[in-house]
Amino acid sequence: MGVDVIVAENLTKTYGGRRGLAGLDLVVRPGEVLGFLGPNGAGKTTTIRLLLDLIRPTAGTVRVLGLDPRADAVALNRRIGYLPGDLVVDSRHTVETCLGFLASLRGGAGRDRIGALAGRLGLERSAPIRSLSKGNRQKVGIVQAFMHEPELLILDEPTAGLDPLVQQTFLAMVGEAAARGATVFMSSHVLTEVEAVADRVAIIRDGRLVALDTFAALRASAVRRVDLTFTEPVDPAEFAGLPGVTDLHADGASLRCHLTGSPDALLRAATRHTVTGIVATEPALEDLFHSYYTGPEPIDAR
Ligand SMILES: Nc1ncnc2c1ncn2[C@@H]1O[C@H](COP(=O)(O)OP(=O)(O)OP(=O)(O)O)[C@@H](O)[C@H]1O
Repeated sequence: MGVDVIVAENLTKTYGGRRGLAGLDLVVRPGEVLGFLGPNGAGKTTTIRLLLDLIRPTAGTVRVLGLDPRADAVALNRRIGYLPGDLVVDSRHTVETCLGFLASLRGGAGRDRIGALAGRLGLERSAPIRSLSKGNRQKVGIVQAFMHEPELLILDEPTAGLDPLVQQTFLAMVGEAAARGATVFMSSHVLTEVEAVADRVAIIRDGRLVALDTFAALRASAVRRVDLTFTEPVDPAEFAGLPGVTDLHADGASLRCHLTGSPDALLRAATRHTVTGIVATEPALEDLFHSYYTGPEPIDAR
């Protein structure tokens, strides 16, 4: 394992008196695809801008590829592919001229891949930028982020405005980048697309990290509903106080409860009887994330 690709410690940004980001601690490992989720105004774009030294932190530190984004901006520019939420380019030029210029800012790196990437995304290279739809402008941003095969891709809402077919192409490109060893940090509002490509997901809310884990672990830590049926009536007292078990209801030979974490203790208790049926209802992914978006405030009020 090489050096951690992004290390943010107590990263904080206030805009005047307004909170942008409130003490973010986050480590992104080499070669992982990290999905960065959160509701509007959570601080996703603020985080991304801090990683790139487009804005300066009020407090805390961040290192990217082992370097300081402020002191090492030029070196990092060649090693990072950045897709901003709002790509600003000279709209009088054609797609070709614009991408060629962006390549020249990186010493020409990636110029030879422009044609192939544009073709793959269905982007007309001779079109003037000003004539492009929102989705086609987004493709220009994607091409310039990927063309020099950077070690780190930082993508702010990359699929905004793309039609479903192009979204699939884009997700395949993320997969290929990860396969060649690149690290991908990508913000999104779309759970399913993040789930399709991300190794882990970070969820931020009100400028703070509220969860950071794999989808599987987040699901495992969620509350499931379990319905058990037996050949004969059971005494709910036998199940009360088992690890992770709450909201117990017994009705004759049926037992219903909520379960958090491992089902092991519950299953061991159940198999003291003859079990005739078990149904465990997983929370829908949307519900799971909704609980992170709207649940109680994080305890650590810095
Ligand atoms: N330049 C700015 N001046 C003042 N406040 C700002 C500025 N940029 C962001 N903010 C505030 O900081 C907070 C975080 O904004 P940010 O754009 O980082 O959120 P986000 O998670 O990217 O949201 P979205 O999903 O809507 O893009 C918001 O309350 C926003 O109003």
